[in-house]
Amino acid sequence: MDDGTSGPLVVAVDGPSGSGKSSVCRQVAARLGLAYLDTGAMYRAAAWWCLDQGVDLEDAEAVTAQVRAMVLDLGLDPRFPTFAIGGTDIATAIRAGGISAVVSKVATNLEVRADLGQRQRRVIEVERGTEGFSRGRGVVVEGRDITTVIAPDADVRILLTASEEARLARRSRELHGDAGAESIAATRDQVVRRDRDDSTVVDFMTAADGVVTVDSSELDLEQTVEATLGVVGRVSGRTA
Ligand SMILES: Nc1ncnc2c1ncn2[C@@H]1O[C@H](COP(=O)(O)OP(=O)(O)O)[C@@H](O)[C@H]1O
Ligand SMILES: Nc1ccn([C@H]2C[C@H](O)[C@@H](COP(=O)(O)OP(=O)(O)O)O2)c(=O)n1
Repeated sequence: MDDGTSGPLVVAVDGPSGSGKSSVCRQVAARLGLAYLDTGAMYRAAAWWCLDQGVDLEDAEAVTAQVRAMVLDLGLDPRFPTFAIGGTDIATAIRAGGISAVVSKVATNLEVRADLGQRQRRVIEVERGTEGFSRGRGVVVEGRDITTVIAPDADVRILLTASEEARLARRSRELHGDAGAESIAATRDQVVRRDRDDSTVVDFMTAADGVVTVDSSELDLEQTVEATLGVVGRVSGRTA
């Protein structure tokens, strides 16, 4: 356990779609002065890049080769995270519904996971300040397999959960502006089907040993940020 007084902190957060990972982790990173890495955005970038290059997402070998060749630039400021491929800003494009609908095809490709996982570990090493890197700021990393596969040795490991009902309502409001029956039905593929597909390669519904669960079902965004900061403080001693 980190004594919280010095040294770059690594915070790992996993959870299903709509549990609040991105919005909560950005706030937590900003308040603690840490870098922020959204690994889901990396999978989205990989899907976008393959489609942009005309690769058939059903062709696993072609997808793997294309992703290995992807030159992805990440900006880790939690107030203004950036994603670019070959100088093109893709931050907005990777959030499009068309990418959400197909990203699991890329994220369930184990060779792609190995490649992106290596890039994620590299970012964590740099921000942790290990291997001679002196500019370590510490980092909050969020995704599906960060607490278990990518950074099981993180100082703080959190599973951010929420009931399916709460997650569907949030995503529905985000995408359609309301959480009526029709909008919820239209959101189901983005949340329930995608989580089911993604769960075939990683478990992000149950907390592994040593991982602290934060259930945001009954909390608003600010309360969830506070609860998450509370866990970071208790486990690492680091406070905002
Ligand atoms: N605790 C919360 N209460 C209410 N809304 C939330 C909460 N956490 C996140 N949201 C909202 O729900 C939506 C999905 O959150 P997001 O951070 O994208 O989740 P994830 O990254 O886990 O998919 C966003 O519009 C976000 O503002
Ligand atoms: N570490 C990770 C992060 C995301 N993924 C997958 C799971 C999702 O379908 C996609 C996109 O993730 P993202 O976090 O952007 O998903 P949300 O739309 O926020 O629910 O990538 C993964 O398999 N492993």
